[in-house]
Amino acid sequence: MTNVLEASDVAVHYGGVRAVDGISFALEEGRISGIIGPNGSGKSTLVAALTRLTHLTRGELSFAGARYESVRPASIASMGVARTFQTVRLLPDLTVAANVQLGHDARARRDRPRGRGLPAPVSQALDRTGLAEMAHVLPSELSYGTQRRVEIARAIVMAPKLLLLDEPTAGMNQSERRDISALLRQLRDEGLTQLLIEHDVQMMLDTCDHLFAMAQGRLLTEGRPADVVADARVQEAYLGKGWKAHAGDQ
Ligand SMILES: Nc1ncnc2c1ncn2[C@@H]1O[C@H](COP(=O)(O)OP(=O)(O)OP(=O)(O)O)[C@@H](O)[C@H]1O
Repeated sequence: MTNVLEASDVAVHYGGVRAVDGISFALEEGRISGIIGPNGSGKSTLVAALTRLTHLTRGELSFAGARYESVRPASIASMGVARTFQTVRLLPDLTVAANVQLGHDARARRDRPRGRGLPAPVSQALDRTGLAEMAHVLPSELSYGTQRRVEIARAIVMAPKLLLLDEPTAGMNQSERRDISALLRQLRDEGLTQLLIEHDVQMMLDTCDHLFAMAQGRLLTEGRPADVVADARVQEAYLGKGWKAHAGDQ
């Protein structure tokens, strides 16, 4: 098995706050890894560290075998890491296809001549995410769940080695969540390695191949999703109520 990303003793301290406090883990190629943990456990800070948006207090990061903890955030995409954000970030005046093309153009060489019609990778990304028939509508005409789908299309058009999804189903109903879960598993089956951050533990059980559980900036345990959520330390971290009390939390 090959590891796409490895983190070793990563810490991010904000003054006296140990948001992430010495985490080591690896993301295996071709699977969906997930991070769960109660509010404030350090998930977002860890993602910011992995994408170089926050300074590491200590630790090492490597991607595809090369160290990258000194790389600028702007270089992350060209390394092969694409991401979606906690809130939808689509350009409202551009069609679905044009929004997805932004991801393509970010990766393509600027001096490449533009042909007519959509570049093949854009059409493929729209097909893979079930958006082909909505290519020419504006985001405002789409449901929230479908807008999220457009963001995923914009990320995968970059042909990333790793797709990082930060709460992709926040604000969605159960049926939209099931759709996104199915899409992520389909992309995994096509070979796309993913790291998923979500509050909805049931969604994580349904979607992930491997889970990491965090609490208070540390990794509590990792392993098969069902084993991780059954772990007494994980149950305890969710204030003793068990994760079901938090299912669907935003
Ligand atoms: N810029 C910052 N300055 C100071 N403290 C911060 C900063 N960012 C995060 N923290 C603190 O670090 C800890 C971890 O926060 P983080 O947002 O990473 O947790 P989280 O698991 O993503 O939480 P949530 O599930 O609510 O999004 C919290 O105590 C938070 O208040």
